[in-house]
Amino acid sequence: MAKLLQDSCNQDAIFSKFSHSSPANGGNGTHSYSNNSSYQRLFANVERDKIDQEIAHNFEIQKLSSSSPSNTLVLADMGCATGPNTFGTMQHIVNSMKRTFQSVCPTSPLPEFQVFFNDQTTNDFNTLFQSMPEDRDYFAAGVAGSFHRRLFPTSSVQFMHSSYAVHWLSRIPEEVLDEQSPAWNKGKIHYLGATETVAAAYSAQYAKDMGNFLRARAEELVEGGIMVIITSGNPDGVSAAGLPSGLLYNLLASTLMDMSKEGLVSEAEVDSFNLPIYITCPAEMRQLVEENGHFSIERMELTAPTTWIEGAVDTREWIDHIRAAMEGIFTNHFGNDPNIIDQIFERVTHKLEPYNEEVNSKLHEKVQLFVVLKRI
Ligand SMILES: C[S@@+](CC[C@H](N)C(=O)[O-])C[C@H]1O[C@@H](n2cnc3c(N)ncnc32)[C@H](O)[C@@H]1O
Repeated sequence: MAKLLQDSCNQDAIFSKFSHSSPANGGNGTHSYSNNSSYQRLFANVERDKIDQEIAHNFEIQKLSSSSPSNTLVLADMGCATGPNTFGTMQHIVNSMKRTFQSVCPTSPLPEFQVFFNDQTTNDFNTLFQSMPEDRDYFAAGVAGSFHRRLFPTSSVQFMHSSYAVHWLSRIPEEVLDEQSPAWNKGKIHYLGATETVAAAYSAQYAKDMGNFLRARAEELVEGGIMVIITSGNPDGVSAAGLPSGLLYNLLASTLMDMSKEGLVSEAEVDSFNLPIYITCPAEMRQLVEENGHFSIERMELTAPTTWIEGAVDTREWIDHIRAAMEGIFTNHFGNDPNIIDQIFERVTHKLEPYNEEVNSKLHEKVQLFVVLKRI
């Protein structure tokens, strides 16, 4: 036990030194995640029927609930932010489990449900708890800490969910920030559109992070437990540079360079700024899961998350969503002078406007990876 606690403290020290620790914007204000996250909600909702199918046909609900002494099923949402998306998703999963349970064992009492909401310690958990639906039919608790490490006791969770969270890297790869390294990413803020060396450094960091994530979840999930991951994805062997996110990151880089020429931010600050975001592909995810060895891959597919969009995406609304999810990365690096931060997002909105048609022509690309893993 002492060793476990010591390891956990060492991990805390390591994570606090390097973690990007920039949660989605808290509160309920203009730039809050709670008011600017309908895209992520609608993206994830595209997968709801598939989640229902997995619960109905793949989740051994009777066995899993009866093996718990209190007839309780434990669920967790990893990287939940402040809501409301997490509430809709977790209630949907609970409802789906109840339906399945009633059809499998109609005469048995329903299990109780406990839902853990996880995010980084700096997440606005006050807003999360204050906005929690009163009519929920599960017990709720928050779990603060990085999902790249252990967060739950051994074999204590039956169902894990994570949407639009595991694409966040725990840190920017060291070599990308090192002026002496061939992977130094001067003039860019991401691997998309950068050199292959930079892309390789990001990919290696993602492998470390997903390795840690899968190792921790493998210990926490019971045998037969299911984990659903929804994340940004890209077809095997195709670069995401030509997709709207690639365009956005390039225009953000050119915005920052404009601002450094005008003396609003320093060139050194721009050179050392990179986005800790990684877009995986099915082959890479498969390899990482196989290396872990504790999960069977029940489903892994790319889907088009924007089938619900009728007409065109509005550039300002898109950037408002990006800002609500990413602003912390910018304030951590450039400081929280609202003038500078407002200018970054205002300028990039203007830079993107001429590309509106191009962005909209790519809306129905398959850029969402849906993964269902089962603990074996
Ligand atoms: C874009 S939000 C997605 C929130 C929600 N899942 C949804 O679909 O609307 C990404 C969330 O992942 C969280 N996150 C990123 N890295 C994390 C980590 N290492 N541990 C826990 N949460 C993390 C962020 O703090 C942020 O709140």
